[in-house]
Amino acid sequence: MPATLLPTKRVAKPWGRHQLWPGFENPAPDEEPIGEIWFPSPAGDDPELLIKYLFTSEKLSVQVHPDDEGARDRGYPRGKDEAWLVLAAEPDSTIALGPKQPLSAEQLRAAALDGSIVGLLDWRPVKAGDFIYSPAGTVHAIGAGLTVIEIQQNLDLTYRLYDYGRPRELHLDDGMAVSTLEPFEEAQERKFTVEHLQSGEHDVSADKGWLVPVTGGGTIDGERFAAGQCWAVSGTATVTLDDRSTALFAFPNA
Ligand SMILES: O=P(O)(O)OC[C@H]1O[C@@H](O)[C@@H](O)[C@@H](O)[C@@H]1O
Repeated sequence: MPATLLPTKRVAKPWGRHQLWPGFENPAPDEEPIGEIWFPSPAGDDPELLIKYLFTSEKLSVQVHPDDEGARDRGYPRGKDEAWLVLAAEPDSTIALGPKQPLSAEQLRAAALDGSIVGLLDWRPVKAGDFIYSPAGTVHAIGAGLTVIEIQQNLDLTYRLYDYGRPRELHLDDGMAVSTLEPFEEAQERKFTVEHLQSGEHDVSADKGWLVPVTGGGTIDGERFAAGQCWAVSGTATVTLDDRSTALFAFPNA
């Protein structure tokens, strides 16, 4: 089957922006800020992965996602590991991954309730080009001033532990039940692979894969693509990237 250009879905978020990124139309000044642009698959299709852009002007919630087992126990098809490619970052931008020190469940609960959880997390400086894989269970928070491409298992379920007083629902009990209380460690096993493609010709192959042009453009099986798009690929395709162009190719691991 040929590669298919996916549509976009724009999601307003309190931490979003009015100045997005080349290739994406900015919301009008009187419209809500856009925080996420999704590349959903056609209705009725429930593929393993979902690709999004995130545009932040404030910190996102301190949050956690369940793993496959935890999600299935709650009636969802899969858990949510996620990964971020940082496209742009302010000089002081950070992403928090896990606590700096091991926490007890009671410490996590108390810290989420009074907000001191923010100071207990391991906030890491990030810059353009960084790639971070955050497995389910990681208590995490994306910071302000970031533009990232997110590759995630296709589950729309976030348990918010703390939200800086914003008037959004929190999910402390559910979040506590799936949180890793130890400091972050690189995942031993990843739910998906993300290949980083440079200019030139590449054969990509996956039962179901996602081509995400990052900079510049090129062709997939002869069809023109450009940064800011996302293409679904079934089977094998030939990707030719123009000079100084880059792309990601993401697919679920068996
Ligand atoms: O709950 P908020 O703060 O809106 O954040 C929700 C967002 O968090 C990010 O870390 C990602 O997991 C996104 O896929 C998710 O939509």
